[in-house]
Amino acid sequence: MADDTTTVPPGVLKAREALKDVPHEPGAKKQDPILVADSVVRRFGGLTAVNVGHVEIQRGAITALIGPNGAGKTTFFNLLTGFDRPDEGKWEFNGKSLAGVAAHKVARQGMVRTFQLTKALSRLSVIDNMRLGGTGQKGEKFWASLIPGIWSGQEKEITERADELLARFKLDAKREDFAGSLSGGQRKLLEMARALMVQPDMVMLDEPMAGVNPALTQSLLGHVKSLREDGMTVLFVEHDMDMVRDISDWVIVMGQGQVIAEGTPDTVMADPRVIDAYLGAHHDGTQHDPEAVAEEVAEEEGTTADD
Ligand SMILES: Nc1ncnc2c1ncn2[C@@H]1O[C@H](COP(=O)(O)OP(=O)(O)OP(=O)(O)O)[C@@H](O)[C@H]1O
Repeated sequence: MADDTTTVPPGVLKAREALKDVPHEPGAKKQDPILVADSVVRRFGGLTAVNVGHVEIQRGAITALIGPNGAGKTTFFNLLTGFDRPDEGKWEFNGKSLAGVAAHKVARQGMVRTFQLTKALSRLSVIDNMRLGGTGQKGEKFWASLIPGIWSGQEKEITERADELLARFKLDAKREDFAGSLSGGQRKLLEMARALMVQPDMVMLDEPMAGVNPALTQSLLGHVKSLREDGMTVLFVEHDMDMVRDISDWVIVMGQGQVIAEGTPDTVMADPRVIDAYLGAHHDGTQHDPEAVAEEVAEEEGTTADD
């Protein structure tokens, strides 16, 4: 473990310092939150997919949002970034209300998310995907803007930034290739590079490790860590617990639409409420006595709590 402070990068030390006194409990207040959300509810018919009472994201840190399938992570991401609208709730980013603000305007405010390469984007070259990111993330519809003539004086600046980022993410050799021809890992790199086109304060990554070949894993992790070193805040949804442990300063756990636990990776992953949510031992939404749950989990695993 890299606990030798001489080798720990400044961004990591800063994030650790900011989070060291934060209580490990759902909705915990942060020293300097970049994002604060309150009472955010999203229902689909009779199903309440998201019901987040209060959550704060520490500026300059890497925060993982984890939880079992269907916990509401992606829906919460979609709400925060303007890709979906809540039934209730408000949130502030950099002190400004963003509830109900459209996705491209959210990106212009400095909060940007990666979104997976769709069919339409796959048929564009790597460099055009990058340029598209620079126009402020209007999603797929906006690819119409690639029609020649639309690019104005901004084009040169956007292209220069795109080329810089492609070089940084080692995708420059793929500049003219169709994005659809990239490997899973290269696509993830492109998604991240494209998100950086708007020079965001906060980057939201949706399952950055999904479909990534182990050969590219370290490179991808390195890029995520470098965002923190560049002063950005990262919030990511991920099922890969090795990645969560490796790069997160803080972990927020969702279960059945709610934030059920928060803390450093080690404490959160040992939290019986989290184990309970992942094992699906209880789905009635009631509070459980952590010791009783731990005992039950141990029994299910064929061990005893005393082992
Ligand atoms: N557009 C939709 N219409 C109806 N139900 C939806 C819709 N989007 C999500 N849901 C439901 O909302 C709940 C939360 O889904 P969501 O995708 O946000 O979970 P998740 O935590 O991201 O899961 P996963 O880890 O599997 O991606 C699920 O029960 C899902 O079926």
